[in-house]
Amino acid sequence: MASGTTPLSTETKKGESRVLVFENEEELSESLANFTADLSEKFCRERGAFTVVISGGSLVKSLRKLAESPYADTIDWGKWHVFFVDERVVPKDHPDSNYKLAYDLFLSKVDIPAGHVYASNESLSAEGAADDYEMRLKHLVNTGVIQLSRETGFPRFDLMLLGMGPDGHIASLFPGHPLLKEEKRWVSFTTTSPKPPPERISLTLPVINTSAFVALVVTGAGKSDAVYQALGSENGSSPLLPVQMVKLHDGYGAVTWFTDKAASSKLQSKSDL
Ligand SMILES: O=C1O[C@H](COP(=O)(O)O)[C@@H](O)[C@H](O)[C@H]1O
Repeated sequence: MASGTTPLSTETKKGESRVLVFENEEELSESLANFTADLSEKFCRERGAFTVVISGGSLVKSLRKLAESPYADTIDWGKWHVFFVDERVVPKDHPDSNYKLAYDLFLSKVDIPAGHVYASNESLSAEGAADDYEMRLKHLVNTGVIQLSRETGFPRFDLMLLGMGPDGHIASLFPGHPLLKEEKRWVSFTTTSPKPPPERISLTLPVINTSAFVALVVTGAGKSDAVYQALGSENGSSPLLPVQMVKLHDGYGAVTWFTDKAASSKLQSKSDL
């Protein structure tokens, strides 16, 4: 990783996840920019493209440093391809749209070609939008933009930048929801999301778990219970949260958690990290 803000602690949890704890969201955001810029450099050099999947929600604000110096001027934005891990079935200019949030806070500030930003088709139903997004991903696999994992048969995105809800959900995969059990589709849909709006499309767990790299970006005290359940020492007995189901099949590296002090406040003892 290039030089950047130093986390308060860096621990590898059970050999699987790297957990970085930062003093505050500002320092986290700087380190996330470094991490992303380094992976961008690696993938652009190695394969001439960088496929990045982003979530909506609080994650998007934490991308802001990428649109500032030195990253804004040094990243090879022309080679970026940006996808959405989930989308709400609303028009692209609706306040609930993940695309709108990403466009307003990040995409409009950097030089990614418009044709490399893959938003869902707002004119379709939830089911139609999921089918359409999956078909477009398959086309991009056929043209070599997205890699395919021979091991899993699912697309292998270079980096997923994901948030987590206070209930431990990731993308539009909520605790106890049937979408979590999807094993075949690349993109699935729901009309019963417990968090409004109810109609959404989402990349599925097997796709998330086929990624080369995943960053879980979790900030604020409201997430501290879920962080504790996911990473704390007493997390054995309850049903797994969706975020705990993120386990990379054949990633080059571990899942990296970017947390601030508030989100990790319940991981008090050294053994919890
Ligand atoms: O509904 C959603 O929520 C999650 C978490 O959002 P946050 O604001 O609590 O970080 C988000 O990652 C997802 O993309 C979004 O559709």
